[in-house]
Amino acid sequence: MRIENLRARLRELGAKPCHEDRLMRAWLQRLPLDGGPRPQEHFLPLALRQALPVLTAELDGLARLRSQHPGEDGSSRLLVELADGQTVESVLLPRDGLCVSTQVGCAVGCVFCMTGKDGLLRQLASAEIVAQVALARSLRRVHKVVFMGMGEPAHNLDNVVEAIETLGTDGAIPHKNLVFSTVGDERVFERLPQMRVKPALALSLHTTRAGLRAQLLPRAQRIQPEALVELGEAYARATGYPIQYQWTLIEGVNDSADELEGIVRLLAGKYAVMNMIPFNTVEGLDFRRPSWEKAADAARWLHQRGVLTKLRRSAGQDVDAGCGQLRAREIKIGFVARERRLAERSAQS
Ligand SMILES: C[S@@+](CC[C@H](N)C(=O)[O-])C[C@H]1O[C@@H](n2cnc3c(N)ncnc32)[C@H](O)[C@@H]1O
Ligand code: SF4
Repeated sequence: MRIENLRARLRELGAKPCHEDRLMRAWLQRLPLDGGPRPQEHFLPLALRQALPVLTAELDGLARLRSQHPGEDGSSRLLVELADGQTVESVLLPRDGLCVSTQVGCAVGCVFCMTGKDGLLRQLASAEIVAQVALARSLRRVHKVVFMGMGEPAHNLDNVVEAIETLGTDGAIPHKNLVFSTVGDERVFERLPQMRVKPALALSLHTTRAGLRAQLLPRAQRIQPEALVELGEAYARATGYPIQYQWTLIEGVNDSADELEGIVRLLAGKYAVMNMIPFNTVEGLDFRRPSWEKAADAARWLHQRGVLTKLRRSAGQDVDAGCGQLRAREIKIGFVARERRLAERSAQS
């Protein structure tokens, strides 16, 4: 369901803009509809009031909690079931953050990412994206939303833009606390500056070498790293807050002295923060995670040369932290259980 379709339905039931806003705020901020100065029977049109139970059930069904996996660091990974039975992951992050998914699967196919392994299965509609926030708020306070779960937001731009504008208004999330994470795409740099609610931007760079980037991110748009940084810098200057660069640090792949010098060449003096995240092991992939000490040395070296660098752990390190792993594990368990049932049945017959 697109948010614009939901709003059109409310209007068909007689909602005026003030009714629409009140219902959207009640859904996304989990406010009681009876909580305001005017009870709903004095406020909402009758047709709308009568349709509310069906509407509420439909909204609740957009994103349901299938399972929750708390980590030792205060984060908690959520496996979320969509109305058609597909699943995506959201992560409750420490300090009131939430990481949401924008697609089931992903077409970019980054070689180190579990989500990209099976390609794109389907887009999430804008209402399904914001429903992850409504669901998370039923569990905990949410004051920041990062679009860093499953999927590439640039490949589902209309829905992600609609979700951001809704969260930044009816969802009461400050615009700098909405973080659009992308491998980079020209459409993003055209669209984001025009948005009513301008999110912060995270660019997944991973290497300063165009050839290696094409290997690591096979179906990302081919933009030279220098050009990507220029586009990022222009957005940072226009919006007045820094770009976050994401660097999944993989031993022997993008942790060489050459790469670190490349980062200094590209980012020293830029309005930017470099987030280094040691690779999370993904079953079936041969990549190695560098030691924490080596990663900390790299971060310190960059910092001393004018690149503001933060070394970060993925949230929920102890619970399938790599994005897409929880979903993949659940699918594998379901597959093994189904195979076992079939084997038992054929043994009985
Ligand atoms: C899952 S992506 C979603 C947002 C968008 N598609 C992107 O790539 O920026 C968010 C971040 O997770 C990182 N990531 C994916 N797989 C990872 C892994 N196995 N270990 C560490 N980080 C990983 C990506 O590099 C990216 O920076
Ligand atoms: S890292 Fe991001 S772009 Fe790459 S496959 Fe995973 S979700 Fe897609």
